[in-house]
Amino acid sequence: MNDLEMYRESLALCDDKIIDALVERSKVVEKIMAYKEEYGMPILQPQQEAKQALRLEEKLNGNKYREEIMDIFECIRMNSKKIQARKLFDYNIVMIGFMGAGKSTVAEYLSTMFAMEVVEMDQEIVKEEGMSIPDIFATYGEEYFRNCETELLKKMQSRKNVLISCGGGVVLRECNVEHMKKNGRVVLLTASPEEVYERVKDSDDRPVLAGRKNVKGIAELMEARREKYEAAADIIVNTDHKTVLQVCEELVQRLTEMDGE
Ligand SMILES: Nc1ncnc2c1ncn2[C@@H]1O[C@H](COP(=O)(O)OP(=O)(O)OP(=O)(O)O)[C@@H](O)[C@H]1O
Ligand SMILES: O=C(O)C1=C[C@@H](O)[C@@H](O)[C@H](O)C1
Ligand SMILES: [Mg+2]
Repeated sequence: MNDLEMYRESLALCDDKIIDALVERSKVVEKIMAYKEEYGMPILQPQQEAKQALRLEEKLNGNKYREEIMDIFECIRMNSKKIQARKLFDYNIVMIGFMGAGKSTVAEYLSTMFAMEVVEMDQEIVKEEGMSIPDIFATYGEEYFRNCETELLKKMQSRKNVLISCGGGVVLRECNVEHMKKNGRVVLLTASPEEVYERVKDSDDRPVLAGRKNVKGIAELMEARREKYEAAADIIVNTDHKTVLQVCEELVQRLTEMDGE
């Protein structure tokens, strides 16, 4: 065997070690999940992720291949999260709730924690139609916008493991709820009118709030929609005075409990 052949042989052995280590690592990820489940521990532990990142930084400090190895570990981390997400949520997580309840914020956070794709219904429709929501309402009317929502939900039935952040009015149509539930668990996020007002008061992106962007107007519309939101929900999570992490932790806990029922 010449030198080149020997090097190639060594490279193949390195690859074998990497594969073995990755398989071992994936098994450990599954063991950690099982442990947390058995002892009722929170699944989301962002401080642990930060600790792992710090350890890696220290370990690779001064390493000639630091950047390349970091890049590979980013990929490993993402894939570990995907293994976790696929095991936990074999369905779409559909977030509903009043404007400002925190659907987008929670979807974004969960997507970071579980490397799950987010579909922002409002944004998706804006992209497809090539105009803003206030413009769609003004040009074609609300009914047209609601049809766009229904079509998008139908499309999402063929997907799973996606976080769907719904527009605030999606549940107004009964058929939309049926579409959501085909392949999804529906999570209702709630917040008090006072809290919603604080969260939305500086934005003009929500045409439905035009002329009633005050606590009273919000409370009235919320009450008018409450029954429909609650009827659609598989679980309800209140977000008042909670951090986004607390909301996400409760949501994950409740969804995983549903599987055990
Ligand atoms: N738990 C929370 N605590 C404090 N502020 C929050 C919380 N959740 C969301 N917010 C803030 O409230 C505002 C509205 O949140 P977000 O856009 O996520 O709501 P939404 O339900 O997606 O609303 P919309 O239906 O209008 O899209 C944002 O500025 C966000 O940072
Ligand atoms: O609550 C509603 O009816 C709406 C909420 C937003 O997310 C947008 O979907 C649109 O402005 C309508
Ligand atoms: Mg949103």
